[in-house]
Amino acid sequence: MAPDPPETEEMPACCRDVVTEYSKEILKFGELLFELLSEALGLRPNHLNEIGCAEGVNLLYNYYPACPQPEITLGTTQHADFGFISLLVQDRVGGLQVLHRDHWVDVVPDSEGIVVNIANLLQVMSNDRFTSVQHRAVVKSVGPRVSATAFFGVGYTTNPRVYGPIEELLSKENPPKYKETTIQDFVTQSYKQGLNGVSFLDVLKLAND
Ligand SMILES: O=C(O)CCC(=O)C(=O)O
Ligand SMILES: [Fe+2]
Repeated sequence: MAPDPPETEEMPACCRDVVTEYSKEILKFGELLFELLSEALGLRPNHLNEIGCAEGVNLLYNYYPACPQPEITLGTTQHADFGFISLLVQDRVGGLQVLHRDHWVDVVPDSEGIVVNIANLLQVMSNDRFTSVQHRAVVKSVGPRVSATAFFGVGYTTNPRVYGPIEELLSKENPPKYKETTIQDFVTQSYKQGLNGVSFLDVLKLAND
């Protein structure tokens, strides 16, 4: 949806207005979050926005039908998202789980809440100060279930910038743990690895770590 939104007629008429408005609002919210995340890293509030973190957003909608055998079925397999951050809303059915200390924990649906997930490229940029979250979606015998995610940084492949551990965060005691990459390379390679394969984070890891 940003920086190159689809033509109006490319979107189904029933949802184009709401999707367009949602993407505008979620971009604004993303900018605010990147200010807070910059401050959390000890950087100037504008740092992450100035390097384009809120310039590109991709919206993805998941539809999970009710499943007759949920105990042997997964909706979305374990993964961490690829870009900077992902903002997720889910309906009342629920199904999102995050991996916490080797246990899968339900993220209880909250109609007024937005789940903020740290994604892999922000882990690289923060030199592991932030850790991307492993998550998955289970299916249920009730449904269908719908979730909607705004991925910041994914799909924004025309951005020529190179991203790596942010210089201001590095020191002799905290040397870079990852090589630099473009979003294009990072996302293309991450898709190639697949959701359950070797994370592209491991490919970017510097040998001296
Ligand atoms: O459906 C969900 O709750 C999770 C979806 C997800 O992880 C994703 O789209 O990346
Ligand atoms: Fe995800």
